[in-house]
Amino acid sequence: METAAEPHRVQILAEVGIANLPTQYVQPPELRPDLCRGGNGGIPVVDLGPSGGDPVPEIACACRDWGSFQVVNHGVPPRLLEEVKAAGSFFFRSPMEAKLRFACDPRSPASEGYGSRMLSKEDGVLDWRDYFDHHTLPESRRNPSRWPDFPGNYRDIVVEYSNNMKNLAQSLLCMISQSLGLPPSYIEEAVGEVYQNITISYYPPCPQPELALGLQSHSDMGSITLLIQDDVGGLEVLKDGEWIEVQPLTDAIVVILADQTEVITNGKYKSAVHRAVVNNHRSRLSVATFYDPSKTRKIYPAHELVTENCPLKYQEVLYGDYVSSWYSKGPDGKRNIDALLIHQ
Ligand SMILES: O=C(O)CCC(=O)C(=O)O
Ligand SMILES: [Fe+2]
Repeated sequence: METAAEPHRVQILAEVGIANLPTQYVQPPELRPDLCRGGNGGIPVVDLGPSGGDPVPEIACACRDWGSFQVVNHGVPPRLLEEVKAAGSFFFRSPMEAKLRFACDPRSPASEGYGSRMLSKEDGVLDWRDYFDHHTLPESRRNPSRWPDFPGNYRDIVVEYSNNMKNLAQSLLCMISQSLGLPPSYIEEAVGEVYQNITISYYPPCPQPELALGLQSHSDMGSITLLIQDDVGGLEVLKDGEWIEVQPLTDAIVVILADQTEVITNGKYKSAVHRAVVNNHRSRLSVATFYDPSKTRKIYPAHELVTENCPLKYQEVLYGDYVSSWYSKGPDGKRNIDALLIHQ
């Protein structure tokens, strides 16, 4: 019998070749994915390179209408994107005893290491996912000896990737601030010292993918998330009540606005509700880099964006309180940010 202290690794269930999905992974009918839906449109793609024109107006539309977009020609070496995905695949394909040396503490939420369930509560449907969470910034939290050492360059790759993702997130936050008529450093300063985590998610083939989710519907808690995925596909973003697949695009990075950016922009920009679906024939890997405030930071809407036509929409929140409530309630397909809404 599974307990929170000793979760099953989804990968083991997949590898023993079970024919039926265990009941803890079966989603209620209204939350099950529609795997027959064809690709339709997809989130905007913004070219950040010199020949792409001014990206700021495109970023403004994407943030307002989707809360998510992909960037290409972003300056992060494609070699590094491949290396981080290859290091993650190498880890997950390694023997279980080797992986378990880096197991996270399943009793404490958001603990670093190899895990399989994100929430500490016992009830609730489980995600068809294993993951490895790295604490990467500020440097005082970064302890590479807690990360895998196989392949041999794993730790160096994660450090290089962390630094590149920090720079890209900051330049995106500058453009997002500018797109609202705010000073370029506005959102970065509102967030304060960056807390960065990098989560590599591994979604093994699932015996009944039509009944399960790799990761249930949620919006990210912090400020901005940068995600890369392999060519399997499975990330979906909710737009106007419809789930839209984020098509895997070679060398692109997916940008997902998170809840604190919605608060800071007084709701002008929305955090994107997203989820991951799974399939029955190929494992999938993604790498999400979260750019979050410190737990002691107070987050509130920019005064410049509160006007007579656009009254104050969200209460001030201490980021640590927001995180605690997220972990106690869970994503539940419902947006935790709604608890901060000021009812007019
Ligand atoms: O694997 C994915 O595509 C989604 C990952 C994600 O949303 C997360 O880790 O918060
Ligand atoms: Fe997410």
